[in-house]
Amino acid sequence: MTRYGYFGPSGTFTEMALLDWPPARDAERVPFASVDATLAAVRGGDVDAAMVPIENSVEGGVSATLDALATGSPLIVIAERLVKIRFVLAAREGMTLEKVATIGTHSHAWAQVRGWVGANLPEVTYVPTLSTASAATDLAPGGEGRHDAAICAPVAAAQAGLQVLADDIGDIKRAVTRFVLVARPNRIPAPTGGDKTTVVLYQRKDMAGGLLRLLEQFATRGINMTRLESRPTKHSMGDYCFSVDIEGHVLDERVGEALTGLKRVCAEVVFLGSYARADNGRAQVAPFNGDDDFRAAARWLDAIRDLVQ
Ligand SMILES: O=C(O)C(=O)Cc1ccccc1
Repeated sequence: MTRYGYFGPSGTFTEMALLDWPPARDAERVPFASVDATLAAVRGGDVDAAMVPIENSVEGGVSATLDALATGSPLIVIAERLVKIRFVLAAREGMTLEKVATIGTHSHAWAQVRGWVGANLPEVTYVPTLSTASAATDLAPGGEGRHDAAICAPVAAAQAGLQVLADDIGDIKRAVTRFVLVARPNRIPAPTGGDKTTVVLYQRKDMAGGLLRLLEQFATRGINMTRLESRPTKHSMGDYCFSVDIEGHVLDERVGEALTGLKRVCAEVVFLGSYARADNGRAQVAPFNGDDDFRAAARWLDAIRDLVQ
């Protein structure tokens, strides 16, 4: 039976993303305390696949995930999930809003409630925790109670037996986080027509227009990009790699051509998977860039080359 890992403990938004992946509902689900530990468990074979957060509509990329995927033994994304994020402020029985002096939560959650906290609890001190759910379990019976209140998902507050002091406190009400299911690279999901492909690109050397040289590989093949992030390579100051999501599947002709183009012009291309997009959208394909266009052009060239003695 497939074992699924996730960034836990139970009650994290990541667990919600995993439960939204039907094959995981009746399978064994194993929580890990950090993104690094979750991905290490996939790499080491302790679990077959695992869910981790990658991108938030308010706070942007999750660096821990982007960096851990870009380096180390190869992993690929096999699915993605979008989860609507709703935060509550929860505390033990007896605590009131006026008495809250310290709040524990995950750094990404804190970044999304700063406005509410500034307006309602301006004197409060932030206590970083490994996840939103661990901030809640810290307040459960037997927990160490290192902060007065936790910011977490409603389900995490309920599981820890906490009372909700304030509901729906996110600064942006329609916040969504994108999660990815990653596995060792033994098979890539078949194309669905609504797919995304993720790659990390390392330039050959930093030069004027270097990024443009990478991006034109997509532009000239009519490929739409859905995410572009630069991350430090950590080798030296100012040395960056680019984490990119594009529309399309590695089997699509235009994507294959772009990837071979990138392979030629980049120092390194890390392929991080082709997978069905969670929003059921179809890929935008610019005119003259469909599979048939590429194949017809290739047949034309082959016919000419066949004449060569
Ligand atoms: O801590 C959690 O619950 C997570 O899954 C990470 C996270 C934190 C804040 C918003 C979305 C995901």
